[in-house]
Amino acid sequence: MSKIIVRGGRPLTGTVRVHGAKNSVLPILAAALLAEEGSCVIHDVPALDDVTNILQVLAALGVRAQQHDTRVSLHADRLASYEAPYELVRKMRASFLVMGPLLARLGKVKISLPGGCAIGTRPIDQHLKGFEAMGAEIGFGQGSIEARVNGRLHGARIYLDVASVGATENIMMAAATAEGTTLIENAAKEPEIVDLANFLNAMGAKVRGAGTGVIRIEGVERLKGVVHTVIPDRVEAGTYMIAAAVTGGDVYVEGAIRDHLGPVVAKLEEMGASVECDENGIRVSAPRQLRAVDVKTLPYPGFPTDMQAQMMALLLRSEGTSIVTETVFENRYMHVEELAKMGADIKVDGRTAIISGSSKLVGAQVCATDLRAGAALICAGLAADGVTEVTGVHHIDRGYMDIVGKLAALGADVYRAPSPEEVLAEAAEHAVVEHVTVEHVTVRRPVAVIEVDERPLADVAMLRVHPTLA
Ligand SMILES: CC(=O)N[C@H]1[C@@H](OP(=O)(O)OP(=O)(O)OC[C@H]2O[C@@H](n3ccc(=O)[nH]c3=O)[C@H](O)[C@@H]2O)O[C@H](CO)[C@@H](O)[C@@H]1O
Ligand SMILES: C=C(OP(=O)(O)O)C(=O)O
Repeated sequence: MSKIIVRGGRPLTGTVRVHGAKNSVLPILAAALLAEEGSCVIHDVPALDDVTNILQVLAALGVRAQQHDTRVSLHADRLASYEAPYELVRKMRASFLVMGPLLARLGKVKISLPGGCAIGTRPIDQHLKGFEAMGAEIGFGQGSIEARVNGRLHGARIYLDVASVGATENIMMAAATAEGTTLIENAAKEPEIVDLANFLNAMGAKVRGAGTGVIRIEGVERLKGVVHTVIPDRVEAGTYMIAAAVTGGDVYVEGAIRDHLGPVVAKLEEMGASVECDENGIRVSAPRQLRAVDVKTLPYPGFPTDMQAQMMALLLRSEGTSIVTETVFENRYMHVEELAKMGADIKVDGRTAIISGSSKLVGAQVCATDLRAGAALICAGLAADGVTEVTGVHHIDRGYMDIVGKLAALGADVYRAPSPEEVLAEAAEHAVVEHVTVEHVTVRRPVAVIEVDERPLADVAMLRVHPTLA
């Protein structure tokens, strides 16, 4: 397992650029399944494990994709399968977003129940309710769902019991080529919904009202491929804004959009940070001591649940007591126990957490239990005395592209200690063999000692590497 090692105490300064939004790019890549002709070219696609995962799901369905840096081209004119493989879908919640497009395109879909961050039960009843209202028949069996429709899906009026982001997106995609008009009431209003609607409209769909509580989709016959640039990631931007504030630093977050970050900006200002916004980004600078504030997570445009953990790390550095209320997910306080290992004084009672500010944070060995918990632990580590070692880095890799490189460029004392497996893979790829004996192969870049058990170097992936590597 690799680790992120942070030595706290350095104020961050400089400029950091945010990547395309994870939560936009995932539904947009799924929507590319709807393009019956032409190719979709998506720009600013971040190199994230979640992106790799959804591209693998699409490949299994027959989509041909090519990736060059942050540009991805997808050809979905011929689909090969209606089954989204279990081992891929279980890794990530957003892979469930292929259900709507597959139903619309092929009239049938088989998909397993989705996995993802352990932050609550995360049912999918609202997605299914929408598809049923549009004429799909849904069956369950052994952890998977099979849905079919005779002919085309038809338009329907669908009221969501909760303003679910994923259900709004899945239904919007299914409705894009349905017969007739679909109304989604109590729709989610997140900027990522608007980005998806813009993408679908460019493909030829007729989606109106995205970003409001009522979305109207007039179904069209066919959609075609288009070129689209994904919006910047507001959660990544917010994370660097918090990282700046928690270290008493001064950071310009290039690409951050003020309108997408209203509650984060408001709370930072209430705490006493200085926030300057222009059309290209947001600059945050903060004094060492900030004021305590209360925070309640809500669907957009409320305070984002995806920023709650990072905000909590910042509140630990404020003067006074803060109350955080998590209303979106019922189990999103897993980071509290880890922060406590660093000296945090936080009491959780149901959905409420009481945070004593001015906690003296000290470095510790902690584990990222989910994506944003990982970001919060890094933020806390930047402010702590001594060294913090964060494990569970695979969660962080789902949503932050090169977080270590970006923080280091801002002056943080941070690095990633690779796992023995990663060192081995790197060694196998780049190694120049210096010396081989029966017991040891010594290689350069990086220097590694590999146990050989008399096997040839070509079998290197089978061998064990000692973790104490230079
Ligand atoms: C890939 C992506 O975009 N992920 C985001 C998306 O997740 P996701 O789309 O999964 O989140 P939802 O908006 O669907 O979930 C919000 C709430 O609705 C509940 N619910 C959801 C669907 C359903 O059918 N029934 C139901 O009860 C959930 O349990 C949760 O309590 O929005 C969340 C809320 O802003 C963010 O934290 C995630 O980062
Ligand atoms: C919870 C998150 O993602 P997902 O819905 O993909 O699990 C997140 O981005 O914080």
